[in-house]
Amino acid sequence: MTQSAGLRFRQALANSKPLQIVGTTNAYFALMAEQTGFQALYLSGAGVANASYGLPDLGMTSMNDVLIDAGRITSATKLPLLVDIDTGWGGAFNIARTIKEFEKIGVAAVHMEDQVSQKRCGHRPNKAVVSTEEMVDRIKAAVDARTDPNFVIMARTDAVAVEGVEAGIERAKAYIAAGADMIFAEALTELDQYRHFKAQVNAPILANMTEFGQTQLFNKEELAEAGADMVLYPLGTFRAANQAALKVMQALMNDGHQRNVLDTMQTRADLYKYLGYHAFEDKLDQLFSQDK
Ligand SMILES: C[C@](O)(C(=O)O)[C@H](CC(=O)O)C(=O)O
Ligand SMILES: [Mg+2]
Repeated sequence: MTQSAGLRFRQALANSKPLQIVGTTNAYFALMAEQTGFQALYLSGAGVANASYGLPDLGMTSMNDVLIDAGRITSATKLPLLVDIDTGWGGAFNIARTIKEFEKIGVAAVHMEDQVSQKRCGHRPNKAVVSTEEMVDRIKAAVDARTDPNFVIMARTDAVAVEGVEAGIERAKAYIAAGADMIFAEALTELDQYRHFKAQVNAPILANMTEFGQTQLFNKEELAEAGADMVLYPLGTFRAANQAALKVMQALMNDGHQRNVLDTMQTRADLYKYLGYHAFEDKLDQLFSQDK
């Protein structure tokens, strides 16, 4: 029997200190990540909102919007995928449906946060969190809904920015006691804060190295030393691709040609390499030649 996606995520975590999880806003990025050596992938909620819908990360996308993008990635690669499910999209029954749907399409792990349903990006001001009890109920609903015990339910706490690090740690403990497998400690500002989480919360801890946010961009050794088990790079590849795309657009507009920006583009040969294009082409030739 093949291993479930959740089990593959847990194995990747066991094999790496820390596990580097790279954001892939589309299936092609997933192929590049796999061939670059990553062992786990991420689908960012902000990425789905921004890239697929041209919307800000303010809780405007629905479960189905995220499912579509997640399914494209799980179809393209066997690497375990962690998906951002925001607040789970509703009450207990909605959360149960969310878990079932994501597990069904081969997602390995999800993270669900303790913000109010009118959520914001974790690195923006004026976030609000629900009570610990309400988040515990969300987690219980999620854990109860999974069919594969290895499917990973990660609880994200946004409370550190709102209530302070000690409150965040107390919440994390309650979330683990309620059945969450791992903790996403959002928007910490100092390396020592990861150390405090790790010392007091008996579960794997994820550090979010999103660019231009509240958290300094520590390297993986510093984070591992401070007790982070997973390091997330949610949007770095998306931001880089956006910048390159904008440069090409501006060159086309200003110069009337793209000759000056060819070096910012992936070549046709490289594009095909990551797609395995030639193997598909050979297969086609083979199929046709058999008929002759
Ligand atoms: C991780 C995150 O939830 C995401 O959707 O990618 C965002 C990232 C970001 O906006 O930089 C978050 O940290 O809230
Ligand atoms: Mg998000």
